[in-house]
Amino acid sequence: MKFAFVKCHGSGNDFPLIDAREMALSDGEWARVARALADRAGDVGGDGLLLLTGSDQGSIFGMRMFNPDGSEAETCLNGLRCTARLGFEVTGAGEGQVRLKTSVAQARAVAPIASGVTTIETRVGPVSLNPGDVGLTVGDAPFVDAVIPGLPSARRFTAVAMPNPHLVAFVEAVDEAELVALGDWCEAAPALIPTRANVSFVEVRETEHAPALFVRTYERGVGLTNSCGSAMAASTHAAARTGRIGWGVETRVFNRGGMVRAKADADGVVTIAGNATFEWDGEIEVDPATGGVGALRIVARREEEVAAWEGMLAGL
Ligand SMILES: N[C@@H](CCC[C@H](N)C(=O)O)C(=O)O
Repeated sequence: MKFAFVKCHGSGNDFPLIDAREMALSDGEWARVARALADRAGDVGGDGLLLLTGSDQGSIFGMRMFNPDGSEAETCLNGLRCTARLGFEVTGAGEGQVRLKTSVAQARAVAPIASGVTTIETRVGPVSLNPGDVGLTVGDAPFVDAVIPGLPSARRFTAVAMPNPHLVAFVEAVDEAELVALGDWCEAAPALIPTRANVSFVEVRETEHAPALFVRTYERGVGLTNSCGSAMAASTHAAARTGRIGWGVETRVFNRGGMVRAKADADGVVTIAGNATFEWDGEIEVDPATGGVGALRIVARREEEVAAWEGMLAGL
C-alpha cells in the first residue's frame, strides 16, 4: 500500500505524518506501519507515526500517535502541533477541538515564535495527578515532589497524566546516564508501573526575562528524544504545582530540539505554543500485513521553513 506523508517535527521531535482520514487499517496494521516508518535504520525514521484522522461531533479532526515500538500513546503534544497544522490546511479551519485517543485538545494557529516558523498553540487538560491515572500501582494520594516507593531512584518525582503517563523530577543538572537507566527500568513494564512511563529530568533556569525550564525526557516506546511535548507540559504543570514557577506565568521551556512557550493554569490546563515544521513530503510502499517497506520517493523539500527553524535555533 502506498502512503503519502509529510516528515515533520515539533521541537526536533520528528515524525512521518499521514493524512489517514480515508484509510481503514486495523490497529495491528497501523502498529506495523509505525514500526516500519519510524525505524531509525530505515529511509524515513522518527520518534513515532502521526495520523490525521476524521472529525466527530465535537472535533474538527483527530490525531492518533504510534510509538516506534508500535504501541499507541494517549497523546503526543509535539505531534499534535504538526497534525493540527495539517488538519487546518486540509479543512480550512484555523482553530478547533482535536480528538485524541482518550481525551480532546484545543488547537489554534498563532503568531510565529520566530520569523518563518509556523506556530501552533495547543491547550490540554485538566491533567490528573491520580497515581492510578499515571499507571502507578502504589499510592492513593498524588505524588508531588515525593519519593515513589519501589522506583529505583531516591529522587522526588511528580507523577502526572497528560493523559499519557509522566514522572517528572527537578534536578540541579541532568544526568543522562541516570535518566536512561531509570527510563530503561520503566520500559520493562515493572509491577510498579506496568503500562510504562515517560521519565523527565528538569532543570529550572531563571533568565533575565522570565522563568525557564530545561527538560530532558526518556520517552516510553522510544528512549531519549530531542524533546517530548507532553513531558514539557507535565514539567510545566509540576513546576507550578511545586511553587517553582507561578500559575499562569508564561515560561520558556527548552529541550535538546528547541524551545516552546508554556503556561500551566491552576485548574490543571496547560497551554503550549511551538513550532510545527514540515521538512519534506514523501511517498513509500509499506505492506501493513508484514511491515515490509519499499523504496522512498521524496516528492518535495520544504527548504524555507527548515532554514527558518534553523535560524531560530541559532538565536537561542
Ligand atoms: N513525543 C510525544 C509523546 C509521545 C508518546 C509517548 N512516547 C508515550 O508513549 O506516552 C510528545 O511530544 O508528547
